[in-house]
Amino acid sequence: MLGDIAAIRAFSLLLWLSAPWVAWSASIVIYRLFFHPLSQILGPKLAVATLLYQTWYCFFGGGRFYAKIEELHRRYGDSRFPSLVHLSDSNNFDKIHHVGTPFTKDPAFYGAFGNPNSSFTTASNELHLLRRGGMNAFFSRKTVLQLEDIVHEKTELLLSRVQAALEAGTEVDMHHGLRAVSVDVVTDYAFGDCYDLLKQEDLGIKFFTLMHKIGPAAWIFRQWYWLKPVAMAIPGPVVKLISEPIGQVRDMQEHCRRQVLEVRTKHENGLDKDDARPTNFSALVDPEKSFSKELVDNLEDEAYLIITAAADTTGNAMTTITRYVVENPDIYRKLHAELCDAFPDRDADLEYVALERLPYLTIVIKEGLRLAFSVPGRLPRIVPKDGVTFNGHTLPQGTVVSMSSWILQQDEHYFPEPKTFDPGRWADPKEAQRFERAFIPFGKGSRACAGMNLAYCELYVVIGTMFRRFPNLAGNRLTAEDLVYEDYFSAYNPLKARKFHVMLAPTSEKE
Ligand code: HEM
Repeated sequence: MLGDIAAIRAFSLLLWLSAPWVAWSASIVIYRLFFHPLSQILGPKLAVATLLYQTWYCFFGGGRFYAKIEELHRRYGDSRFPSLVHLSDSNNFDKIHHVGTPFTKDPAFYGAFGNPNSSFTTASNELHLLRRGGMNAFFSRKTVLQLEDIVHEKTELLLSRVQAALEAGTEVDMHHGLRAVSVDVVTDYAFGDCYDLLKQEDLGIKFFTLMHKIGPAAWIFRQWYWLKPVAMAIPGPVVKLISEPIGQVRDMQEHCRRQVLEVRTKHENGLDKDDARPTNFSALVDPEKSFSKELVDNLEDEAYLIITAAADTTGNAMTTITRYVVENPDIYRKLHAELCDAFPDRDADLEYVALERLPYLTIVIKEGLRLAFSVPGRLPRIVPKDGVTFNGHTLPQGTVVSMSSWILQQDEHYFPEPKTFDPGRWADPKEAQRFERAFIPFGKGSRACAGMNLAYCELYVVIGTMFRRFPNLAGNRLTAEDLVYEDYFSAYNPLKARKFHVMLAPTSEKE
């Protein structure tokens, strides 16, 4: 009896103590539903009332918020979650994403990544300009062309495994193999210290699995932002016991720190003078090149970002293109024929500049990038001073406004039957120009992808060389569930999904 009374008292006390919090939360919900300056923009009541709606689909729902938004656009048009707005009209993208834009990156979204001082995560456009300047120089088309041999070397490593598999009647895991090309290229290109995933028996599966597993953490840090500094403050050995992926992030950050330090020490002691090939980072630490302090002092963050930004994006695009080509015999035949005409020698190194001139290869790559959705989700920006109006909806200063490649690149106004892989839709130059408004695989404007030139070089060299060399590849059978995306900024197929493999087509002669 006495125990019951104590329990009732404790419960009443808890109610009294939580009453202010409940009242505060209820008033916020009422404000968001009825009095918020964005109440003209509709959305499901729960989505408008709490950010947990977004967190549910992003984290617990397996990274599928990007697809939920598509559903909401069909019902509501522009949609709201509670002070974030997702725009449905593709024509608005260029108004936000252009050179010199006053829209800044959303610090709550980008701050959840683990590298606060990189150009990618910088919110302010002014600071970003100082950081990005040096990066532009090292990912320029000119530098990419100078370092193209790295791309050829890694392409050969993968394609020699394909050749061996065709001869042995086995298969190659291209999902991981093409991602390994991308990581090996960028680590060699940037630091001269290649991760050599292509030389591993399993093509780096462990590396990519951990990269995938770290993805969901960012969605948690966006909802409960105070958790990130707590997680980052836990000592390295302890964090590894709690979470292997967060442990891997720490290891990678530490590795990047060591790499940058090594490059600096080598440069200060004049030991990089005789290097056969200068790397990006050896140039960035050169004081004579006078890159901004804001960039040079934070190269560790930049290094980490470059590896993560390059890994699954380019790898996913190359995998998607390869899969669509082998699944479509007419497209495969036409592509192979164009490549044979242009390059009679099957085993030659196919130069990027020559590949770029091939019209059919070019539209295959365009259409593949459209359907790859390597960064499928929203790219949130903050509305600048004085607010802005989109299609009659006025968004006040400070509103977070987003759009995504998942929505734009399936906009039927530009791409009828959007789920069909149809390179021919790009054949008419006038139409192709019109499509550019809704074609945003690399973003646009001052915050567009810094690695775009390198990514295009990889896409042309890998896809061109592979389909010149092999007229007889087939893919394994994958289901829609294997191919669905989880959005952890880059797109990931579910961990349990079967991954894309290639093998000799059943009716072919051995190469
Ligand atoms: C097909 C391959 C790729 C795709 C689709 C892609 C896509 C993107 C997109 C959409 C953004 C803009 C993100 C935003 O607005 O928040 C971006 C930014 C960035 N990407 Fe890529 N990317 C690819 C390959 C690469 C590669 C190979 C590298 C590095 C070598 C790279 C480095 C970066 C960097 C540094 C940024 C930040 C730019 C900034 O904010 O100044 N990306 N990428």
